[in-house]
Amino acid sequence: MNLLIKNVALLSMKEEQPLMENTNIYIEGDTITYIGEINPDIKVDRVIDGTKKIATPGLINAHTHLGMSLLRNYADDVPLFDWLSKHIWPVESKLSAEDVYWGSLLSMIEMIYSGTTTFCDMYFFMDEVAKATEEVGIRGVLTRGIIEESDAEINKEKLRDTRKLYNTWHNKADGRIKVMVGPHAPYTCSSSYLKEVVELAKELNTGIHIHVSETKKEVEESFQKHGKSPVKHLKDIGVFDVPTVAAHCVHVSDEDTEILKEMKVSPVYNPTSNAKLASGFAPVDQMLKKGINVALGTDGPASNNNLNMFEEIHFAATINKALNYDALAVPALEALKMATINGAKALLWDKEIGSIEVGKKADIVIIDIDKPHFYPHHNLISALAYTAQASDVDTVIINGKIIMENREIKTVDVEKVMYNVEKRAKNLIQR
Ligand SMILES: N[C@@H](CCSC[C@H]1O[C@@H](n2cnc3c(=O)[nH]cnc32)[C@H](O)[C@@H]1O)C(=O)O
Ligand SMILES: [Zn+2]
Repeated sequence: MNLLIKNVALLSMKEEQPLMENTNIYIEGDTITYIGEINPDIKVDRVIDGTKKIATPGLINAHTHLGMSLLRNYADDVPLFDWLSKHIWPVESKLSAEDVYWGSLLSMIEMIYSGTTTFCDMYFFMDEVAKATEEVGIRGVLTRGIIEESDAEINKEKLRDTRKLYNTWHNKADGRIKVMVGPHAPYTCSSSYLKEVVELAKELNTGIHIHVSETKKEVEESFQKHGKSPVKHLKDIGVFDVPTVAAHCVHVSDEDTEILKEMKVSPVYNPTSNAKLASGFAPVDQMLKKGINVALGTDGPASNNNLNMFEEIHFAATINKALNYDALAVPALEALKMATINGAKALLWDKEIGSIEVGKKADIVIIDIDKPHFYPHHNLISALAYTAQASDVDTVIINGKIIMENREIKTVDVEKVMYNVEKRAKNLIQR
């Protein structure tokens, strides 16, 4: 299908000239082929009128746990370790593969409605997440979350599970699926097990997705156990020798951020989850100023409790100003870069996605700005960081395919998914 998005404002997120007024975007198959004046020589099957709309790169949620939508609003107002150990992990042990399939579908629907076209997921029963990704038409990095257990055979099984996931799904679904290795955290995986994980990531020539330095308690316990911070510990055992997506990085020292920079680690900032679980505030402004590639995420829908990346952008661009008493901290464009091109770099996908440029994949979100809260149309970059709501997302194109148009999702029965998840979640809590 060849598409033309006509007469649209374009926030390309290209380094030079990130914003263009009233331009035209041509898409041939899954690729953006031309941006500029109307070109009658290019064959077009469908025209999308972009008048009074902005086209932006699809948002990239670089850290989440999609299957947890079944546990949304189930356990709140508790700190992380109680939340995990007393509430979440006991119920998760009862989740079935079908539960994860339907829960992931619901999360993908929510992401599309709010302009997210790529996610990085860490969960289990990941074949189900892969199937849902393929069906919905979204793009994702899938990592089988791995928490080490006392049984060595089970631990080997989890690594085999990851290798099988990679061999079955990496680059599948028209190239919309990638697989990375997902050790849960340095406090749930021993050093020797993490070394096995690193070997597996090197064997598969892929990245690692891991929670790092989320809470003060985690860091204190790392010093007690290893005599060093989680960041230093992970560096010393070789985890950062592999491209690493490091979720959180909240309690990181100056020495830690030097390591993150030196090892080209991509921290993922999850501001709402960090606030809600009372984890704290990551030193994002400091990391950005050091040139560290900071991406943005929601964490799971049970510790946020939504997957709305516009909220995370808004939070990222405002809270760090207050934290540092610096109105210049994390300006609008930086926050938008975190949610687009930085996320693409973190997921090793920036040659194909993260900005709207000729030759890149057509992952494009069209936002309706003909609404009171967008007037007057002064600075559209500010508008996207400080004004836009998820409900302003009108049309979502992923890999050149229209997945949602006029807020109607075309690839999945939304009502059926919502009511199936409701039934499953109620059953899960009772069993
Ligand atoms: N327990 C499974 C896989 C774990 S997947 C990822 C895990 O991360 C957990 N999780 C969700 N949010 C957070 C967070 O903010 N910090 C740490 N873990 C989290 C989530 O509940 C889930 O148990 C196994 O090893 O087979
Ligand atoms: Zn997480």
